[in-house]
Amino acid sequence: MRRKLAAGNWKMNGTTADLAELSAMADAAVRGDAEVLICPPATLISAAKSAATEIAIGGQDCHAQSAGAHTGDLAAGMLSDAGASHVILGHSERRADHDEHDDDVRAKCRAAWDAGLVAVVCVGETLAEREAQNTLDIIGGQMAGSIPDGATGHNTVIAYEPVWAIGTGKVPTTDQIGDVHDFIRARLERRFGAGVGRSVRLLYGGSVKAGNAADIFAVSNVDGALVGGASLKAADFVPIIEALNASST
Ligand SMILES: O=C[C@H](O)COP(=O)(O)O
Repeated sequence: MRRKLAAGNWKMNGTTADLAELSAMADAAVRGDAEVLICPPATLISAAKSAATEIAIGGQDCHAQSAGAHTGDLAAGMLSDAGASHVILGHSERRADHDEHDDDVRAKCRAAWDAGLVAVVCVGETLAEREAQNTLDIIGGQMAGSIPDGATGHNTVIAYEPVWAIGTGKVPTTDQIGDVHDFIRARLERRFGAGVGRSVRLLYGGSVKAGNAADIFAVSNVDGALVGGASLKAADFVPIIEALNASST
């Protein structure tokens, strides 16, 4: 049985004042079975963990090496030391803004595991790739390239985030989400075996809101969501947590 996961990615948003939002999110986490994860900017990880111990806290990226002369970068062990238990890797914004490729993501994933972090590995197609009917090839390639051998349900979560759905208000149909999630599950089972393949949680991300969350959570092989904009405010994120809790029963 996979535990549902409501994950929020604050991206480059938030200062200490915004930690006040965590209190109601923590209350919602305690009310249900779903795990709640917030990935704030790294500057807030330590304070966020202290502010809401009921919520898991994560980073948004890490370096592939454990230390060294890499100005501005953060090692996975530093995120862990600050209170993080998870780290998002391979987000399409990192792939686009920082020219990250699958081999970079794979190396970061190993670094995250070495530091004891759960890697939340993002995959997703662009609109052009979907329109060219290449979605499953793209997802399969990203999975093969970004996820190292050794993935388990304990150390890895996969987030399917169609690039064209991020921050746009456009959401794939539930059939489209289901097709991709079923494909990801099948690929995991083929590569890692049925037991491991069935244990890895699969999140959908891209314009998840209170109004569409329940429909998305009813889709086959959707174990939760990776939420951007709607995770910044408790008023927006708590209903998503509650929709996920309702779907767990
Ligand atoms: O990591 C989160 C995703 O990029 C989704 O962002 P969004 O919910 O603002 O569309």
